[in-house]
Amino acid sequence: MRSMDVRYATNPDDARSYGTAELRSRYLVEDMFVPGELRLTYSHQDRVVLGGAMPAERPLALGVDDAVRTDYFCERRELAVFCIAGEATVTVDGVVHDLAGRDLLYIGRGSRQISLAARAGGEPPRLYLFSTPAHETHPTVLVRADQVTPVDLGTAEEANRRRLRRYVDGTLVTSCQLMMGFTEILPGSVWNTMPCHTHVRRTECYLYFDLDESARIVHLMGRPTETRHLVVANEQAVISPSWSVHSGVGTASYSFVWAMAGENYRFEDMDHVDMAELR
Ligand SMILES: O=C(O)C(=O)C[C@H](O)C(=O)CO
Ligand SMILES: [Zn+2]
Repeated sequence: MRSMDVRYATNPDDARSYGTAELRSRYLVEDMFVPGELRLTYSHQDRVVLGGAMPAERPLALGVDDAVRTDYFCERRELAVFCIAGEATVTVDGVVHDLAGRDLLYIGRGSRQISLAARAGGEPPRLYLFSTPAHETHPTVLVRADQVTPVDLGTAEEANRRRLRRYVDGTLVTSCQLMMGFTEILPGSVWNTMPCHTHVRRTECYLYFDLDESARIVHLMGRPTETRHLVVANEQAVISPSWSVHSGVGTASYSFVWAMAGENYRFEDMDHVDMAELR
């Protein structure tokens, strides 16, 4: 693993003066998926780590980094690996887990050796990694895509019909603070998470995927009364600090992995924003 890209925490009073390049350098994570590489970003927002791995000929080992400075990556952390595409083998302390598209492996604190590999003879899979500090150990669990019960949200009239799947929220998997799942925008709709919300108790990251290469997401962030936007391409992620809305509109269909960490462990804990409040 090359060393992590470190992003310091920011505050909303400063963020209002950021221009496009600074906004992107602080909150947008690009170039995550490169064949044969594991690329991680360390954010000081709730100390989340996010990144992409595309193991090719050789397995990729999750090593340590000065940003964490522990004897091994999961010494004081939990980790989730979500398979966006392809087929992968994730080995955790000698136990082999086979992941196909949309499967997620939760890896508990204290797991020492973690390696990510392509399935024999297969194309490099695209694996999204999200990790948060952990105060206790929960068992490592593989969640298959078909084990998760989807929930449909939105209406065609509001162009926000979407299907949300909660993989790690204390139901199928219990974790310390990590919560994760993915949402699929249904045909004809374009908006995610609109009406929008904040949750000052948690940081949230979105990884957009399954978006056509020529299409874009206009992702809204910032305080509800002072929004800014990021133009996001396929397989790029956005770090949303606790004070920021996180909502997007696509020029074509897409899905996104959402992942959170912070003060409480309640998915429903959101401060909903009235449309009339948005600026
Ligand atoms: O489409 C949605 O709405 C979401 O996926 C919302 C995210 O899960 C979220 O922001 C949870 O706090
Ligand atoms: Zn949210």
